[in-house]
Amino acid sequence: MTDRSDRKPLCPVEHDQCEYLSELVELRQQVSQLAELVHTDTLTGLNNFRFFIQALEQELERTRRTGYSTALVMMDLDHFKQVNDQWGHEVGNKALVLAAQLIRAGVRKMDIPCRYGGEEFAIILPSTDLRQSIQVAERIREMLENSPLFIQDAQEINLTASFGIELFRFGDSSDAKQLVRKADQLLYEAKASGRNQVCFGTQEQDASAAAVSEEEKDTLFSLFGGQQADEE
Ligand SMILES: Nc1nc2c(ncn2[C@@H]2O[C@H](COP(=O)(O)OP(=O)(O)OP(=O)(O)O)[C@@H](O)[C@H]2O)c(=O)[nH]1
Repeated sequence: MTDRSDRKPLCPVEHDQCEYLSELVELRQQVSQLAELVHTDTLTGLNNFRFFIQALEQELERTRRTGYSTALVMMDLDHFKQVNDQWGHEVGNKALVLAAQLIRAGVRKMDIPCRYGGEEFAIILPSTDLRQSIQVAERIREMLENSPLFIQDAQEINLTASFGIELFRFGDSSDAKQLVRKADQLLYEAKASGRNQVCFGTQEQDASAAAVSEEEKDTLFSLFGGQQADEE
């Protein structure tokens, strides 16, 4: 038989301290589970509105710091009241879960899909330009259009959604609230134009914005034009 007398105990603290430590670890796990619950929408498993607001503020701050634009996609299921009215609230809930699954499947890991409330979703796309964000919204729109919800007796419900996209760029003076408002306005434009479509706001830096005014040219000439002449 081996002599175990010189072996170190498994836990390098007194027995009661060891118990205390494992309780502490358990408590920490519970706290982090609770924190996750606080930020999760119970029906869809997406991030909830509370998380959305915090995440959007953070991403706008990142844009201000790094210069990489943040895109905000607002998405709203079309004629959702009809789904509830015709098939009942439970089926309506299943439609929301399906929409959430498709959103999750259609975005990158770094993107932040959220349930904004009711049948409206918000997707934050960090470090994303307008072209890329339109691609993402179009992808989700098509996936939803082509993924009917199957219910009892082999019946299916076709779902569609409308989208509004607004971009937050480096140097923008607007804030999170204004960004949401703009994206929401575009979403309602998409609704008004027939639904099942994507409307977007800020164009890629257009020629007029990038152009240098005559006044600016004069200033630049007086600053650098003379210098160039001297150097030549
Ligand atoms: N099943 C279910 N329905 C919800 C939930 N939250 C909101 N709704 C329903 O979503 C419906 C939204 O209806 P409306 O705001 O009239 O919009 P809509 O019918 O989608 O019409 P448009 O947005 O104009 O295309 C209402 O019937 C709400 O009761 C939910 O958590 N579960």
